[in-house]
Amino acid sequence: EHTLVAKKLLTLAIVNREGRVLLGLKKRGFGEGYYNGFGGKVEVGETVEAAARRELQEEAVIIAGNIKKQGLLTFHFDDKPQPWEVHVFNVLDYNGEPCETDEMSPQWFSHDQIPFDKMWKDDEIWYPHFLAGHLFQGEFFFRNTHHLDSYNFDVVSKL
Ligand SMILES: Cc1cc(-c2ccco2)c2oc(N)nc2c1
Repeated sequence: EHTLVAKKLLTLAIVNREGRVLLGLKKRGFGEGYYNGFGGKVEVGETVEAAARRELQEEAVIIAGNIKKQGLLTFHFDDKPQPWEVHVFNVLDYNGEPCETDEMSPQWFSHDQIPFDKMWKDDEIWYPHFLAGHLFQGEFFFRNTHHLDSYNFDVVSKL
């Protein structure tokens, strides 16, 4: 019997413009102290894209314009029964100025100075493909929050 376990849906929005990415330093909660794109949970009745736009506005106070869905990342944890399914968006343009919120402290990084040592361990695997505009899928197995045990990763032709 193939029981279907619903995955926890999350979004991740990374602004990628003129050779730089906008990342946020997480100030509290899950992933505190890590730089990451902006994102969070998809609410009931909300599309993934709407959630990505909402989270970007909540966490960085900017309004996404054109966004491109580029990645699908599934995270498994040995101490959580439910896998996380993270939809990764490239924010091609936006309105407003990024500013600090309770959650996040935004900062621009040039593509060759991305602070991978202060980011989730999966990022160094897929960021080069994200920056190159590739579509990708990945499955990552975390032993605990800070240790990546194993992964599968592919560039794909469509998501
Ligand atoms: C386990 C995990 C979760 C997330 C996440 C939380 C909210 C949005 O994404 C990650 O993001 C990145 N880059 N690696 C991640 C690993």
